[in-house]
Amino acid sequence: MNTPIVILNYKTYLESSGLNALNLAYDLESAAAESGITMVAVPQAADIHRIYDDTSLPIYAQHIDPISPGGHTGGNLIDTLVEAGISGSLINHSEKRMQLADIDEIIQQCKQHEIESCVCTNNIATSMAVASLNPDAVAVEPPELIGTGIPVSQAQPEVVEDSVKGVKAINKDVKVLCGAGITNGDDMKAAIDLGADGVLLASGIIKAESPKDALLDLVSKL
Ligand SMILES: O=C(CO)COP(=O)(O)O
Repeated sequence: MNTPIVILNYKTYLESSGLNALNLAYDLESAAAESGITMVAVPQAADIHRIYDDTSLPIYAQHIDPISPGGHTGGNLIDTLVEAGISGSLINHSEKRMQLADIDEIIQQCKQHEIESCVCTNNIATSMAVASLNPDAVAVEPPELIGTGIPVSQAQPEVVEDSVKGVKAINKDVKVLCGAGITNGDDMKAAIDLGADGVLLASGIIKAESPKDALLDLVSKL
């Protein structure tokens, strides 16, 4: 098995926005260096460039719009995000749902730009459906557990285990991550023990008194 991966979705918390986004990136960078675990920052679009300039972290966008260059005021164009420094993107997060055809379009755009695609799903069936679109990764996150601190890997282990089985049966090269409520080392260990390739998380780290200590705890039981 490959080394597990940690993807930190900054969402729009004030603790992970603007200058705080950069400070959180420094925490991610030092926790990654100390632990040897790959950690990915997923800031808001406006904060991508500052993190790219000041760290060597892999950076994902939170969302890419299914648009081409031209007249799309307010859009998140992939070309601009790549130039700002992303090496991948979340797609179809529960808080930013997309239509199936648009998910497919963005996966294709990511392939054309040679960046990674991580499609978020809400259950086993959607994880399997998305696997057939050949993204780099699927991240299953039951929406009812997001932001609750109740870890999917302990509260709904079957969702993680069966998503892994279902996705790998369709395409063994697609990584399977899980998220929602993941906070500490026990939660992450449970996810990896269930076959997940890593975790996608937010509030447990962003709202921690010391995000760096929380990150080190997260990977302490691997
Ligand atoms: O939505 C999530 C990550 O994308 C999960 O959020 P929490 O870690 O805050 O539950």
